[in-house]
Amino acid sequence: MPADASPLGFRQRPAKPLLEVDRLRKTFSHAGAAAVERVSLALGEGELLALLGPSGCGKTTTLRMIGGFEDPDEGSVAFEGRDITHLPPEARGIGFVFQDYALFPHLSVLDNVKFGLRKLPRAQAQARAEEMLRLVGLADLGKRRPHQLSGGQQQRVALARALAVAPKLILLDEPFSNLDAKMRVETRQEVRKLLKETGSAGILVTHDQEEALALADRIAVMDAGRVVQMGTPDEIYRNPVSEFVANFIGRSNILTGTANGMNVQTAFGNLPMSRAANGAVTLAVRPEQIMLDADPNGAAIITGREFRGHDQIYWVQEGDDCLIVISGPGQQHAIGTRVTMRICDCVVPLT
Ligand SMILES: Nc1ncnc2c1ncn2[C@@H]1O[C@H](COP(=O)(O)OP(=O)(O)OP(=O)(O)O)[C@@H](O)[C@H]1O
Repeated sequence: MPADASPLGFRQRPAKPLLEVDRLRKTFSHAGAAAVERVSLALGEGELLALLGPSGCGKTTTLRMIGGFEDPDEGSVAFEGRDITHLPPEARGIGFVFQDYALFPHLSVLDNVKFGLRKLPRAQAQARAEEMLRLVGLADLGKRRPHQLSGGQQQRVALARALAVAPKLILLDEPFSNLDAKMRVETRQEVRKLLKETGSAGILVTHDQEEALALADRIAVMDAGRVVQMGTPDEIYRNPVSEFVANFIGRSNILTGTANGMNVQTAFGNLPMSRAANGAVTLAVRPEQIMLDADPNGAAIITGREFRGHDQIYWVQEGDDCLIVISGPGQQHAIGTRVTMRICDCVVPLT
């Protein structure tokens, strides 16, 4: 871990932030608790950040305050070094793609993309809109109306329209929520490629951990109005700080133990930890960190199994602990088989 990084990742700051959000707070008058509570984050040029968390945790409200669609009670938003906290959306120079795409139904696809380019000379606007449609793979569909396109195509039109004005930052509020599972996977890779090609930074709101892991350079995990951890997908997956994060991103087994520096004594032996701790600790162990060896004298027994093709999930009981284990397709154990469990790699102490 770099010297300036905290385990929560809050001090990870791009060298020259494009966007700086400082302790934003928002309470809706008739609601009790704050919807957003002191959220701070920084975003570098061209960086993709995902705001990830369960329904109602404050992701959209945070995004709307950055975009200027909601006025914060406290805190500030700076973009390219300029305080934009109370500027209207159109004065911020930030692009926005809404959940429902918000395309104009009476305009053609091409005219939808041209909409933000009204200040350019007509020929230039036409050329730019055609270029954007080519970039999103819809060059042949410019004459159609939005209702004559699939959900994924409409999504790409919305993106082309937002990117046409070359914003340095684009805000995406659950942009894939109307797409089916296959289309989601394809479209999110296209969107990532497109943003990287145009050099636009992006903030994506999602409650889908797989989407955040696949798309973002960094993830801010939110719970009850607060950012509870920030880091790269890899850091967050490998080093969750709390039981909430460990279970929200992937699956985890939660064990207890007695820590002594970088090691911890558990019911499964003495194990290395990813960071130092002392005394009673709660630990996260990923299902793929556990190896199963068939052993007639083993202390554990397979109680459940789910075949998934590329791997399989086992539920394994040992004493009072029921652990979830993910093994490769080669390892086959029938329900009722006695096994020995081995935990590989470091376990993670939680707060
Ligand atoms: N205009 C509003 N008036 C009153 N309460 C609101 C308003 N907008 C949001 N809230 C409340 O603020 C909290 C955060 O809402 P927000 O939409 O930001 O959450 P979210 O994480 O984006 O959820 P989802 O994933 O379901 O869209 C929720 O409790 C919500 O009910």
